[in-house]
Amino acid sequence: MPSLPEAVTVRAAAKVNLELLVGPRDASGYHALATVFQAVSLYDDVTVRRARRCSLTVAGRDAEHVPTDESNLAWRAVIAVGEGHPEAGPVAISIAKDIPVAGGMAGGSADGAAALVAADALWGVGLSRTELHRLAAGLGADVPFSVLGGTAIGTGRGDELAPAMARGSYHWVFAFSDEGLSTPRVFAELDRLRAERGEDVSAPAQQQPEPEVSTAMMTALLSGDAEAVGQAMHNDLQEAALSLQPRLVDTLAIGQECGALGGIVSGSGPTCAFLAASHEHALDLAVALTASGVASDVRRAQGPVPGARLIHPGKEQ
Ligand SMILES: C[C@](O)(CO)[C@H](O)COP(=O)(O)OP(=O)(O)OC[C@H]1O[C@@H](n2ccc(N)nc2=O)[C@H](O)[C@@H]1O
Ligand SMILES: Nc1ncnc2c1ncn2[C@@H]1O[C@H](COP(=O)(O)OP(=O)(O)OP(=O)(O)O)[C@@H](O)[C@H]1O
Repeated sequence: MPSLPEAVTVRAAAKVNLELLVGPRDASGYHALATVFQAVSLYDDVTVRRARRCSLTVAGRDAEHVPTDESNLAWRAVIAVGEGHPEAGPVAISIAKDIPVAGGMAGGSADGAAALVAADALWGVGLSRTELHRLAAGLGADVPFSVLGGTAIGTGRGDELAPAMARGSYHWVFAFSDEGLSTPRVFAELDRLRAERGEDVSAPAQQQPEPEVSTAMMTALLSGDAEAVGQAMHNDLQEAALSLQPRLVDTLAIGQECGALGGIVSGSGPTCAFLAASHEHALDLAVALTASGVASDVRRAQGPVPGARLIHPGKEQ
């Protein structure tokens, strides 16, 4: 039997929701979703190393805002994989972050997904896909997609996944905000806005139709038509994110003025995601967004990219 490694590094990508439809809230406080996820080329790297005692360190973008205790999703992931496996011992976890924290791009979920895959490889647990999915869904609604990557449809809490029939590669520009948004707070704000309009936000699910991804988005992805994808982009959480951070309206307006094929708040925000027509168009959009001063940082990325994957399986000396 080949010997197991001393350390493993796994890379996991950020996501954008091309379409995000939010249905009613159930008794557990979660909302029924229909979403199209796409993994994009902004990455966190998680290294899990055998150690005498457990520890966690974080470096990179927004590192100071990331918890370094057992509440970190990477720590929780390692514990989840180790349960019931005597070969699991203490590990030192180090996270190199490039995905913004509380940015609506599943940064914490990426770290959780990466740590699941890393711990599995470190200890040679040999998790099945079903088992990996179960552990991922137990960590958070976005974690299963962070494991899978690519372009996928999410239903249920967003954790029931089916790969989407999608062609083409997409050029993205992301405008970050210096102030994060808490995901539960954004869902709660959407409920508040809906209740204010007289909509029933927590009716029993069977009395309200489940949200469904639009035919327009599925057809656009199938044909790889970026312009049609841009037109079909939609996020039900956007009004709530704009209500909590009104200055995002300016960010979205700049993208629109610069001819973005589509511009929406990414997930629960506050990051704004713009779809560009080409590499050159993405450069122009990024320059315009940077010059306008509306964003704390602007980054370009490509999608789709793979989910959590081993980048350093080698044995350490
Ligand atoms: C907004 C999205 O990023 C879109 O992909 C996700 O729905 C959020 O996924 P996540 O951050 O992994 O979510 P979790 O950590 O599981 O849940 C955080 C909180 O978000 C809210 N939440 C999340 C998912 C969902 N389907 N309904 C919800 O209402 C709940 O208040 C929950 O307590
Ligand atoms: N590894 C982690 N990286 C970042 N935040 C983490 C991590 N583990 C736990 N957290 C906590 O989770 C909160 C949300 O962080 P995260 O970056 O995942 O938000 P998000 O990208 O908006 O999430 P999503 O898009 O999945 O809704 C943070 O404020 C932090 O307290």
